[in-house]
Amino acid sequence: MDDSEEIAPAVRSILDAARERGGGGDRVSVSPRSLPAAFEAAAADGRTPLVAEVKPTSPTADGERTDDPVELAEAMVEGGAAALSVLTEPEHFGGSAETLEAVRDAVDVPVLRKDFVLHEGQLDVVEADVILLIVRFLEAEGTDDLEDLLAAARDRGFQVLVETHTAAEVETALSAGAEIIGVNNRDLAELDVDLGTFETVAPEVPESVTLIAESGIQTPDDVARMREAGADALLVGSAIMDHGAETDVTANTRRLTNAETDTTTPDT
Ligand SMILES: O=C(O)c1ccccc1NCC(=O)[C@H](O)[C@H](O)COP(=O)(O)O
Repeated sequence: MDDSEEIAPAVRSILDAARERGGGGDRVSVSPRSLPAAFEAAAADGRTPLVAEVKPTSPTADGERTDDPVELAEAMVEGGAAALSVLTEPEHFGGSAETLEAVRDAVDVPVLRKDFVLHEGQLDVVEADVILLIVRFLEAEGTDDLEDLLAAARDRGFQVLVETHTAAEVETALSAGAEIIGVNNRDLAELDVDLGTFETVAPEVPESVTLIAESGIQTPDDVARMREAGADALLVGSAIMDHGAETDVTANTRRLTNAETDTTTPDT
């Protein structure tokens, strides 16, 4: 994504805010909880490996959930989530580093810091088990190079989820040495969601890489579709947070983690 590319105003605003956010203070050093091991443990237990996202709101959400994020996180783990994702972006997603810290203290599963990291200093904000780097955003002018950021994150102990949306971005991620790749079904230029994106892009990812299908997964049928297309795990926010209706987060999570074993749940 170079600066001349057409992108949704909300995403332009997210990028501008990320550019202005400074780094943290002291260099972070983390002993991470293994994400691939958490996925394997979930699968061995008969649960679909799922990263459930604590996402109070977003540019595409129907409203905002104001319940205690730690209680939401605990409810997701009770529903069988193998790992959690916590938004730390404050302006468009209602997140914070303090929320992530409190969630990570309260649970024993790996926690992904979901934010828009553009340069090395922004790694030094809070300890997390996994950090997100978005290939598309790191192609913008004035950002650090993906390969350099990946190395800087690993030096601090983070596992790194490298997010892609196209086959070309997967190629970039692999060349940079990514071992965990996400394919985002949400197009960050238009903000529309198409599960066909994962089906198209997944074959480009080698077996040795941990592959995560991200965004737009709503129903047990969607879970089955992404798993059939090769997802080792799924990242789900909106369908679990259910911003408009504020339904039971444990039940919303369980409906997806049980998708491949539960033949009684209607697909609604
Ligand atoms: O979710 C948004 O509205 C959004 C808007 C602009 C940039 C990024 C956005 N989301 C980031 C994500 O990657 C999702 O939160 C995550 O994949 C979960 O997606 P979903 O299950 O569709 O909430």
